[in-house]
Amino acid sequence: MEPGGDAVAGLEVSGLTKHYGAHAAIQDIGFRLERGALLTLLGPSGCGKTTLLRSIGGFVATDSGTIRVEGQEISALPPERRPTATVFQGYALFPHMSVAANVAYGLKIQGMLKSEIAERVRDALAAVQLSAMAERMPSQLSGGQQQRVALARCLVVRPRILLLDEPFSALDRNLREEMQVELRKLQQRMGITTVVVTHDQQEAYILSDWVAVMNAGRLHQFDRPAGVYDRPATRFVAGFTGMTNILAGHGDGTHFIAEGIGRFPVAAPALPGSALGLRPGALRLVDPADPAACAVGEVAFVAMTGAEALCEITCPGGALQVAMPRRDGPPAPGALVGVAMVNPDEAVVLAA
Ligand SMILES: Nc1ncnc2c1ncn2[C@@H]1O[C@H](COP(=O)(O)OP(=O)(O)OP(=O)(O)O)[C@@H](O)[C@H]1O
Repeated sequence: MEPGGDAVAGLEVSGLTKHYGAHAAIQDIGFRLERGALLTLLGPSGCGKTTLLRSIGGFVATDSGTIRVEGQEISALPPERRPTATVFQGYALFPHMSVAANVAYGLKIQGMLKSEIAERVRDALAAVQLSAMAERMPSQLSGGQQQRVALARCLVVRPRILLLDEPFSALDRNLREEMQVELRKLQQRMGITTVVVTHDQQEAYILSDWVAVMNAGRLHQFDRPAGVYDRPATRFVAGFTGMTNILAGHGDGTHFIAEGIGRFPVAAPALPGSALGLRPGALRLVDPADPAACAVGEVAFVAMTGAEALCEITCPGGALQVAMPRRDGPPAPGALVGVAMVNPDEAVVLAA
């Protein structure tokens, strides 16, 4: 369901602002997330992701704004009275307690009955597929298993909102990919509204129903993963998601004119100060005399990036990056080449 379509949102944030001294860590953040959806907060280091997550969990006192969980305002509640559970970065387990005792800990301090604790711990360990390891100590577990214990510790309190701060940053790449898929399946099975902090766009795409891209304390785009990638809303989002060609210029209705670079067949309004965003894969090399050539330049260098070659083409007014399959035979540095568009629909006109 689209946000706004659900009568009561799983999580609704409005006008959330937090300053540290004169510095705004987050500024006027607002979004609405349907129940059971997974949102990632994506952005570079220092953009405010952790501050936003901690504000939702109640660990940061915000200056202004409201947070609602399933219609209930929780902004004034302390963390332990919020219907949220947080897996912090690092997720330190108690080393001297068994897996089961680690998971039970939060319920014990709430004073819950022993029999109920045992049942909940069983359920939580089953959910993360660690039932067989209940009596092990944390040191006897792999990194991925420890991460799952940290998750079980949160699930056991049956939160309405699960908050995860860079949950896989301590894991190596293969294990991280495995855990991303596992978390996604678990979260969908349990239907818990979830917010995950990451600086890794690949991780955001794999995990998310929705992505919130942030920079310098501001929310730049709240969208589906494909929306963020295909239609970046700002120059920042375009650059952050790998749109390395951001060409300054203006439209004339049928073309975008990038000064000193070329004319691209993109229907762009005649607005001054706009920019054209093009991924390297949206461009291809052609003969300089080819009528499809939008720009002509000299090959500055060619880098191998796996199955593809990335070519940098120097034009009088700037450079263009073009990706091509290596099997197509990349050009030699110094060659004069034309640059054409693969598909004009893949170009994005970005406002000033
Ligand atoms: N307790 C604090 N006191 C002062 N400034 C802070 C504090 N916590 C965060 N900040 C500042 O607020 C801004 C946002 O920080 P935050 O930790 O939310 O960013 P982040 O996007 O999570 O970064 P990272 O990915 O590096 O964890 C940063 O400029 C940071 O230096």
